[in-house]
Amino acid sequence: MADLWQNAMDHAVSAARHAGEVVREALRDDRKQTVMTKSSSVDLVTQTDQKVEKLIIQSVKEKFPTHSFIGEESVSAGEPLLLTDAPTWIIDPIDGTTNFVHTFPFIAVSIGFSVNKQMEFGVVYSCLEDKMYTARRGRGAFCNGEPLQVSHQEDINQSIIAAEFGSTRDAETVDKIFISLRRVLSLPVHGIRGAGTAAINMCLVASGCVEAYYEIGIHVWDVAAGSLIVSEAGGVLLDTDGGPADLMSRRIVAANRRIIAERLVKEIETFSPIRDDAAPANQ
Ligand SMILES: O=P([O-])([O-])O[C@@H]1[C@H](O)[C@H](O)[C@@H](O)[C@H](O)[C@H]1O
Ligand SMILES: [Mg+2]
Ligand SMILES: [Mg+2]
Repeated sequence: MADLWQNAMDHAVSAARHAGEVVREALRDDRKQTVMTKSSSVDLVTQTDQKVEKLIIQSVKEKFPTHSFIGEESVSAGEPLLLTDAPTWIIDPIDGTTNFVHTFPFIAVSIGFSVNKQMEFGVVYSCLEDKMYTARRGRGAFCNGEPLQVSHQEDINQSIIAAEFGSTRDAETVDKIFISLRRVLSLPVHGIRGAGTAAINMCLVASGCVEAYYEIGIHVWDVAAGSLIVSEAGGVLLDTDGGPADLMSRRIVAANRRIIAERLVKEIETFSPIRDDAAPANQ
């Protein structure tokens, strides 16, 4: 059964590539995107997010009718966010919707696939860079077919860290985000960066361009595919509280080395958003 999930992975790659074409086409279109909001006035969604997710799910259903789905926009429309042991496609149709709305050029389609709650493969397509990141459990991580390897750096003072601000704007959360950023920056590190998409940030860790990425407030669809790409490139995943990574906890540290991940955790002012597996529908 060595190639049990290879057909599904091949399908994910072609679905992500097709989704990327739809995204690029939408960006070329002169008509303005209608921008709607979800959990806050800065949590954006467009018709393209919804269209791409429908396209991916429809195409998967035709080939794999018994499989389950967790899709960002389906959950937003009231579908349950339930990760079971069933083969499950975890889809973020556009990771970096704010970038998409503003034509900031980092936009990803992210498709993870889990069985028995374990990631079997992850596909992240960075549409505007035309970079197809893939990983299959136990078989390494790749970008456009070239093997990926995390950075060998073990000194956080010689590192670049990726971080994001997320889409929560209450004063308490913003303060915590800034406390962490100030501590990390003053370690000091060489720099702090953020692509505006969790999936691409994780691929940057896998590629060795940044030593680590952390964020609190992401959802399972933001990090499912990227988490496997990082670990298959030799990286390490933790929760921001220092415990084992948990894709439902909405907290992630992805790093090249455990020593970097653990050092970073010491500087992060962690907090606990409502877990993905405890959230009501329509979040
Ligand atoms: O909404 P979306 O564009 O799919 O995903 C968002 C991006 O990954 C962003 O970088 C991260 O900061 C947010 O937490 C995510 O929600
Ligand atoms: Mg996302
Ligand atoms: Mg999205």
